[in-house]
Amino acid sequence: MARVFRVGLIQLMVSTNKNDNLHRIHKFVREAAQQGAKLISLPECFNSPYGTKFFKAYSETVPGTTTQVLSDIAKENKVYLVGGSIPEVADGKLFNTCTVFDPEGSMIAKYRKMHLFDIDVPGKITFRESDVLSPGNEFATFDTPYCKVGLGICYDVRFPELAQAYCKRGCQLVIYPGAFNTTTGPVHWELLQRSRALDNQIYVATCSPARDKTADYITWGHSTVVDPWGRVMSTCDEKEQIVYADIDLNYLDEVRSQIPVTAQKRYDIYDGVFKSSNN
Ligand SMILES: O=C(O)CCC(=O)C(=O)O
Repeated sequence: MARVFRVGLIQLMVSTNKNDNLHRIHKFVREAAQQGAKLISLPECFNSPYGTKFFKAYSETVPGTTTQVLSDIAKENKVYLVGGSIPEVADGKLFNTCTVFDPEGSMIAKYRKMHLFDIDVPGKITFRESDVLSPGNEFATFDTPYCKVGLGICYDVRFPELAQAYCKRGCQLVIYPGAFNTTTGPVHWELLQRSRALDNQIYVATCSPARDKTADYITWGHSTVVDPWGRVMSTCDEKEQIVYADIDLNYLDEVRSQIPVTAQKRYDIYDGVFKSSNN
């Protein structure tokens, strides 16, 4: 089993034109594959603008048109493709959904955002995904020949328990397609990724849309990969580009043997508190 492999994060400039977005990811995935990336991620909401007023109009079923394109692109380029997220319609509800395809083009995972982005920072940003979206209720992981991968979407990175659950299930990498903003992004985006990576001694990768200053929601950008020591391996600014990093599972093992917190956890003590609804 290969112990070192390259990931590529496509920080796409998402437009209001779905076909154009789908066309452009094709070009970027091909470029990333040519640069040796074996696992490639797209951003949250890569085929629609990010905003509650857009989700219904851009929503699709899974499987559907967009997932067929993802499958074809994964197969053509022989890569694992994490399809960022799209607004999914199912049973009369809308979800923020990530699908993953293997190098044969088969869908091997589907994750619906579990923690919806509802915040109110007076004078800065108020956002309520729950006005239109329903939350998912299931973890999603997938296996590759390199490592096991867990999935979260954007706001999910604020919840340590999700990454911890993936770590406990054997994931060595957690990928969060995400679209932070210029209010929370500057202080929280990198700090949260480094925290999740360090807490669990895993690799963490985030993939954002590029910043469109004319959009209703201005994204932070800065797609990033953090290593199990909590160090930023690779990052970027807000412009459209691809971020690469070489994930090394030997290094992950080294960090875990040097500071064995993952083996030292006292679930025998914490579990009672987390199971109880009281503090
Ligand atoms: O948590 C944040 O500050 C941003 C989250 C977000 O943009 C999202 O969940 O889409």
